[in-house]
Amino acid sequence: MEYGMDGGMAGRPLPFVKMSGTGNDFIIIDHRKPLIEPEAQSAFARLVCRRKFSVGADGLILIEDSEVADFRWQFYNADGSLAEMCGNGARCAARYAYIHSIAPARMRFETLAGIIEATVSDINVSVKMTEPGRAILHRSLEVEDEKILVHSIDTGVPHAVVFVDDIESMDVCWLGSLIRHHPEFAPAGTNVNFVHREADGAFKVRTYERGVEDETMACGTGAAAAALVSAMLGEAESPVEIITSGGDRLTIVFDLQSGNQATNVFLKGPAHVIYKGELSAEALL
Ligand SMILES: N[C@@H](CCC[C@H](N)C(=O)O)C(=O)O
Repeated sequence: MEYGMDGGMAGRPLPFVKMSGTGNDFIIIDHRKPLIEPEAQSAFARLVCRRKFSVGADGLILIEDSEVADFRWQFYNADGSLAEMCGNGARCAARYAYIHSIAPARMRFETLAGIIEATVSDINVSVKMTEPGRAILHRSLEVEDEKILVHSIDTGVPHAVVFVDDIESMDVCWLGSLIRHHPEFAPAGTNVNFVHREADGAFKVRTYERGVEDETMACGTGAAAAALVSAMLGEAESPVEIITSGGDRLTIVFDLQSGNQATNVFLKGPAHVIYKGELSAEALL
């Protein structure tokens, strides 16, 4: 694959950092000096996110210069689709930008969903999410001849929330994919979060992610969707602790106004640097 913008980069190793936000993993590239042609970025994301054949990740993040904030990003899902927002990716990008002196500890960056504010404190990152859309609660969907109660809300990207009893043994990929492709959510589709309240008051969330087309180990916007819907249904109050598929914890802090409008939504949790590397030229063939 030719990725060079200036002809001179093509065929040379391409530096990247692999990061993990509670098991949601990303390849992050400093793209302030553009390296990958815009029309090649989707295919590049598919190539490098492919597990076992390349670095492997849930998404690719390109960090670019911004005229209105500390930086902007391009966020690609593993299938090469562009996503408006990613909560765990935002926490990783913020820590990356801080470590690489691209932004101060309190920063703002541009996403397709709007400006995200983030604060980095050691390995912990808090991001202020964009204002969520209006939730649609109690929608009864027919899935494989059964009625399923589905709630939905946009927390930067679209999310469906389904409360389940047996979260550990359910088939997240089978049911998640059916809801993700349900005509009710066409044409954009939706991420799907299965939620169960644990004995300690925290909520276990397993997410089928659009654009990864699989269960991921965590989803930040999904955790926010689960927390907000739980609060709107009277099942939770801010702050809400979310236990991810990978077993880590995320905290969601928010205000809930009358009429179920959520504001000041913060997603908090760790963002780890896993390793730094260089994509070899042959990795891109
Ligand atoms: N993992 C993310 C969400 C990424 C975008 C999503 N796959 C979509 O296309 O809607 C998160 O942590 O929020």
